[in-house]
Amino acid sequence: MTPEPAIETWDLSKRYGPVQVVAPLSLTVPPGIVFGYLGPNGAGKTTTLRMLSGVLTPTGGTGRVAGAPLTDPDGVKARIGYANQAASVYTDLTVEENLRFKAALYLPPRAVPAAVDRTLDRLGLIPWRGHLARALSAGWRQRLSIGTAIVHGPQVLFLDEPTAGLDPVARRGLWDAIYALTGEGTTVFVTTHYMDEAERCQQVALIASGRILAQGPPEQLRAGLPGVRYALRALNLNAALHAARATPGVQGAWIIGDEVRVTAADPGPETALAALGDLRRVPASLEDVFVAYASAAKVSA
Ligand SMILES: Nc1ncnc2c1ncn2[C@@H]1O[C@H](COP(=O)(O)OP(=O)(O)OP(=O)(O)O)[C@@H](O)[C@H]1O
Repeated sequence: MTPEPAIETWDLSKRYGPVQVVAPLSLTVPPGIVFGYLGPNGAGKTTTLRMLSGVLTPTGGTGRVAGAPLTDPDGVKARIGYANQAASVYTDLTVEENLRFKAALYLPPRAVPAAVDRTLDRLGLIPWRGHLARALSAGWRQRLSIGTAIVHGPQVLFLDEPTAGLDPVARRGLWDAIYALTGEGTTVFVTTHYMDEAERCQQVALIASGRILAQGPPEQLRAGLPGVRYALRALNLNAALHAARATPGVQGAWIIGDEVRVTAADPGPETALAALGDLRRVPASLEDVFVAYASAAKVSA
């Protein structure tokens, strides 16, 4: 039997006056995965998240989150957790006090101590339990913020740009914590505009201008992208870039690091490109997928 989706929407949309911020959106998120919602600034990610969390009323369509219909926002709120990029914790309270305070809002008093202990353990916060939130590094403060979002035991956790502003080590640590949560059955819906982070998700939706461009597991989206891609190394990178762009059959070329990346509809230009330097074929990245879909949809990414 297929498990019930953690999140399902049917033509969910949001409009502010004449501006359609989220176009009719139909989405199915299976339970227990990390689902990445990827798009540039202003694409409508936060707006979608707020509708799915029961804090913003949709203009059209409907949906269910963790079994509760969006027409019952209080039911949705009781079953979900929400943490945004501005780590929402009380800096003058300790780690444990922050969790206890949040747990007490949702749980009967006798259930609070066990919920707090469990959350400290799940997020690796035990060594910090007596520290003031203010004394934590940005990465640990963000973990505490996630802790306050899951202390009442929600089935679905929404994270809005959780790693914004974190250094690479803290980002990696936070992703470990996210995987640990899905390993225990929580569904995590995460927004990001970092392509490398989207690669970490089991499924992604690529969005721009309030529309879904593509949806599926990252490797499936990468494998399904038509055309071929090359990396070209040359002594004079700038000259190679211009020569690649002038080669018939080349769709696009740009510099990444010490290579020129080239896309073409087919291997037709391969011989001409190989004459420009050291050429090898490379797999499509999620960024390639995004750019291809965004150009096809003629939206600005
Ligand atoms: N209350 C509002 N009234 C009018 N327009 C709004 C309102 N809230 C958001 N918008 C507009 O809706 C669009 C989408 O905003 P949203 O915050 O959902 O995007 P986002 O993808 O989360 O962007 P970011 O990555 O910058 O947070 C933006 O153009 C924004 O200006």
